Amino acid sequence: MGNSKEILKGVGITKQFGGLKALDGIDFSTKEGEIFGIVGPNGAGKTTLFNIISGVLKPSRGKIFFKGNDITSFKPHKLARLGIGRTFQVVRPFRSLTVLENVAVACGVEFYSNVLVVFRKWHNKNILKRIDAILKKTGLYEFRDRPASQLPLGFQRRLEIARALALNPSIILLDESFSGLSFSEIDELKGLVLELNQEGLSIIVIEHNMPIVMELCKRVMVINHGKKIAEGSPVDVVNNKEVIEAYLGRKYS
Ligand SMILES: Nc1ncnc2c1ncn2[C@@H]1O[C@H](COP(=O)(O)OP(=O)(O)OP(=O)(O)O)[C@@H](O)[C@H]1O
Repeated sequence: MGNSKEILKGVGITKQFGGLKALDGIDFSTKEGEIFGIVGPNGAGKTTLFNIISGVLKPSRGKIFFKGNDITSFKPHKLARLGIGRTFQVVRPFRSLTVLENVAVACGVEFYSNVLVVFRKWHNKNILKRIDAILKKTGLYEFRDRPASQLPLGFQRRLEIARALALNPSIILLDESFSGLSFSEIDELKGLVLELNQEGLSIIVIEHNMPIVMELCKRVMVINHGKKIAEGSPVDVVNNKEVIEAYLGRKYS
């Protein structure tokens, strides 16, 4: 983790939705092997930034670089294959498929051209081996034959991460993975995130819960109304006057 090579960089990222500037000239850089935090109040533009990084949205201006290459406006499936995985704020597994089938679909995208082919061929040994490893890693192995819809929220969040891990990413984007979880679910998920990071995975987290950010991240960027207002260690940003005013409120002042 002493490695300071840049893995993902955004330059001047701007996103206009009609008259609303959801992002306004955001610069950021994530180092290989770090857990980088993005915080900010509701509507600050955090998810919009994830959507731009993962190709769901095109920026109105600005560029995204992954491992030094310009990937701006690449399609989501291409970015997933390149090594950028993500989760969504609202969990969205295939609800009637089992846990194992959900991960199989995500794994299969690398091997086969489309989802229909995946369904016919996912019994391929290589895929099954990889799925087993991912399910064990994420603590989902014993639930592998359950429909995804029957999992408690904490495990649905794990399933989102399992799906993001399917294509062997070098970075994953976690969009509020901890929200709505119980204390014990939070602790377990933190353990998983730290373990994945210790194995070399770079991670960007969007997170509202500052104690979690402080435990996971060494560096944090704060955005408000689409603009970066602070960047630094979690301790530095929670003591930053502009951040206190914009986001954290009296609790941290
Ligand atoms: N597709 C869209 N069309 C129009 N406006 C949008 C769209 N997506 C997001 N916005 C607006 O852009 C702004 C930023 O939204 P975004 O979801 O990125 O914020 P956020 O920081 O992730 O908020 P939260 O913490 O509530 O999830 C908000 O004002 C939102 O209403």
